[in-house]
Amino acid sequence: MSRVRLLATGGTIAGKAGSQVEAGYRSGEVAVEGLIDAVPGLRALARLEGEQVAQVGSQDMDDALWLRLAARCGALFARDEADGLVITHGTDTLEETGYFLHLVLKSHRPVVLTGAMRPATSLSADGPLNLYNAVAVAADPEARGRGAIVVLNDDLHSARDVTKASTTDVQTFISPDPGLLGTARYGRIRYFRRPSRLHTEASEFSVEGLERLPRVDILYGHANMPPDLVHASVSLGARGLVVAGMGNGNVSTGVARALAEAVRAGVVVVRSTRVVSGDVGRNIEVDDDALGLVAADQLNPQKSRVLLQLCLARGMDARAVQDAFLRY
Ligand SMILES: NC(=O)CC[C@H](N)C(=O)O
Repeated sequence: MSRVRLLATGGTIAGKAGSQVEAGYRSGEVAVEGLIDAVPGLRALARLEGEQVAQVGSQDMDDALWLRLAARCGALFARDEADGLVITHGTDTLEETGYFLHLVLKSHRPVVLTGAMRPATSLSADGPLNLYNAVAVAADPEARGRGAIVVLNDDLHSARDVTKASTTDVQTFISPDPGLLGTARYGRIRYFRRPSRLHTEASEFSVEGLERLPRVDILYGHANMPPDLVHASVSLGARGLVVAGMGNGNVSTGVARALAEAVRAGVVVVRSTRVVSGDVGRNIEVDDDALGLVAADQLNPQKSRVLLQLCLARGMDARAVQDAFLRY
C-alpha cells in the first residue's frame, strides 16, 4: 500500500458553521485527525498519516508559509517518508500554492491539493469525497510525473491550468484552455493527458535556501486606470509587476508609458489579462519589443505572479522571463 502524508493547512474543508444550513462559517477549525475521521474508507486507500502544517483561510497564505510548505514536502520525499502527498487547502488561493509547488518540488511523486466549498459541518459537505479522491490520486503510481494535481468535485486539474471560477458553487474549479487532467469517481481515477509544460523534476526553479521571495505586485486593469499606481508599486519596492490587463493584456496609453518607465528602472513587467481564458500574445496591440514588456502567454495574473517571483529569485532579466513564460 502507498504511504500518503496528509498536510492540512485550513480552509473551508476544515470549516465550521453554527448549523448545517448556515452560509456564514469560520475556515480552518477542524484539525487534521477530524478531517481523516470524517471519511469512511480513507484508511483502506493508503497508509495514511496526518500533519497540521497551518490552520488558516487561504486568503492568509503568504510567501513564508509557501516556503515552509515546500520545505516540508521536499523533506518528506527526500527522506522517503511518503509515496504521495495530499495538501488540504482553502480554495481562494489553492491555484497559486499548487502552481508554486508544481514549479519548485523536485519529485515525480504525486502532490495533490484539495479543498471544499462547503464547511465540514454543512449538509452535503463536499470535503469528505474530495479528500477520498485526493488520497486515491496521491496513492496511485499512475499519478507520478504529472506535477501538482488539484482534485475537487470529481475532477483532476493540473495546478498550472486550474483557476477558481465561482465564489460559492461546488463546481468552482475549471481549466479553461487545456481542459481537465482526468476524473475521479469514488476513488477510481482516469487520466486524459500529461502536462505539456515543464514542472517539478524538469523545472529549473528551486526555493532551497531562500528565506523570502521578491516582491511582485498585481495591478488590475480597467477603464480609466490611473498610471500612478505603477509608480506607487515601484516606489514601494516591487521588483516585478503583473498587469491584469484588459482583453489581450491591454493597458491604456498612460499606463503603458508608466510601465515602460518601470522597466527602465529595472522592474520586470508581465502583461496578463483579467479575462478568464485565452492567451496573451507578444506585440499584438502593445509593442512589447519597444517597451521591454513580457507577455504572460497562458498564465492568469495570480499564476504569473508566482512564476515571476521565482524568475526574479533566479536573477532573470525580461528576455529570460519571457522565455520562461513560454516554457512553464
Ligand atoms: N472554499 C474555501 O475554501 C474558501 C475559504 C477560505 N476563504 C479559504 O480560501 O481558505
